[in-house]
Order: sequence, then structure tokens, then C-alpha cells
Amino acid sequence: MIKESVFKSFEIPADLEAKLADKIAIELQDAIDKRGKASLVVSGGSTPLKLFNLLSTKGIDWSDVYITLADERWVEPDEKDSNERLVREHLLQNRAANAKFRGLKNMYATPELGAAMAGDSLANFPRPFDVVVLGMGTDGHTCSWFPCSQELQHALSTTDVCAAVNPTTAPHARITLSRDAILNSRQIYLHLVGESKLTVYRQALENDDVTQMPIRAVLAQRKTPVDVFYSA
Ligand SMILES: O=C(O)[C@H](O)[C@@H](O)[C@H](O)[C@H](O)COP(=O)(O)O
Repeated sequence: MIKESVFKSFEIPADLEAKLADKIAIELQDAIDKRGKASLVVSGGSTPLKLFNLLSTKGIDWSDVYITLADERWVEPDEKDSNERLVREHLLQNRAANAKFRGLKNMYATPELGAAMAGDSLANFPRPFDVVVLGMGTDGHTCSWFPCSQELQHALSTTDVCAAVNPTTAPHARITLSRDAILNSRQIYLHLVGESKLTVYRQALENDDVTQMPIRAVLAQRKTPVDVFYSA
């Protein structure tokens, strides 16, 4: 059984988003005040859109904030399924328009070829990352650590920043931050909305077999604090 970390439950997603956006903004500004700049890693998918909208309105020194993605689909940045597009449209807006964003997709033909360059492009990001916001799929994946993919063990064991992943149960080849990169953070938030996600999360706490449910690679460690923010 994995010992549960901080678990905060909200009645409605809007309450969760308000609280989490406040917390992230405070932590980023605190990092800037202490160290001159801050880093934020966000996930794609559908869950964080309103959180992004809200965060973009916060009055912090966004020009000192370095933002990247936990994972990306290997598609052009203006395509529908691009996480970069989503971040540009929902987070790099309003006051956050001045933030320094680095996407993970580059000009290489495949994520295998582009992984080293994607990792290098984060070289000037403050590390450990100040804040990482993760989502989770109902198969127990987080980032692009898919239980179905052959590259899972590599993504969870490499000390490279980025790894290529070819999921068989989800569209597109992907690039993902490695476990090593994700855990080299000051604070991780796991953002879950919907009862089906809660059921999967509870299941994930049952044991530490990361091959079945890769989210356990985050939940079953004590190096980096993980706060779970859940709303039905
Ligand atoms: O690009 C992605 O797909 C993600 O970064 C991924 O890890 C996501 O967080 C989960 O799949 C949850 O996705 P939803 O929020 O759409 O449920």
C-alpha cells in the first residue's frame, strides 16, 4: 500500500482551480523573490484548461517564469492535439503572455531523434523545477508514461531529461519528461477531476507496481512532495 500524500478534495472544479491557481502563483513569485527566476512544468489534456486561464490572470513577475510541458505529442505546434497550442491559447495569455515558454516538439522527424535537443532546450530553466502540475489518464499514465508502451522502463529510469514514447493505446508518438526530471522538482501537484479519476487514483495507491500504473512512480516516492487536488 502506498502511503497517501496530501489529498485535497473540492466540491466543484472551480473551487479547486481557484485554490490551485493561487498556490501556484504564490510559489512561483516566492521562487522569483528568492532565486530571481521560477520554473513551471504543466501537462496537456483537457483537465487543466480553466486552471491555465485563471493562472494567466495572476499578478506575478511572469517575465521571470520559465514554462514547459510534462509531455507533448509529436505534432506541429499549431495542430489540434498539440499541448503547446493549448498552453499558448490558455496559459500564455493576459498577464502570463510575458512568460518564457519552451515547447518540447522540435524540427526532428521523430521524438527519438528530437529528445536530446528537447532536453537541451530546457538548459536555462531553474532546477529543481519550482512547480510541476501533472494529470492522470484512466489507465494510470501520467506525463506520457503509458503502461502500454515499450519505452516505459526507459522513461522511468533514464537520467536524460526527455524520452520518446510510442503509446499503442493513445494517438501520436510522444515526448515526455523522464521520471528523473519530473522528480527533480520542489513541488508536484496532481490535478484530478471526475469520479473515474478518483477510482483510478485509489487503485494506484494499492501497490507500487509502476509497470501497471506509471502514476505510482510519482505517488510511491518521498523525495518530492506531491499534493493531490481532486474535484468530482
Ligand atoms: O498530453 C497529455 O495527454 C498529458 O499530459 C497527459 O498525461 C494528461 O495529463 C492525462 O492524459 C490526462 O488527460 P485529461 O486531462 O485529458 O484527462
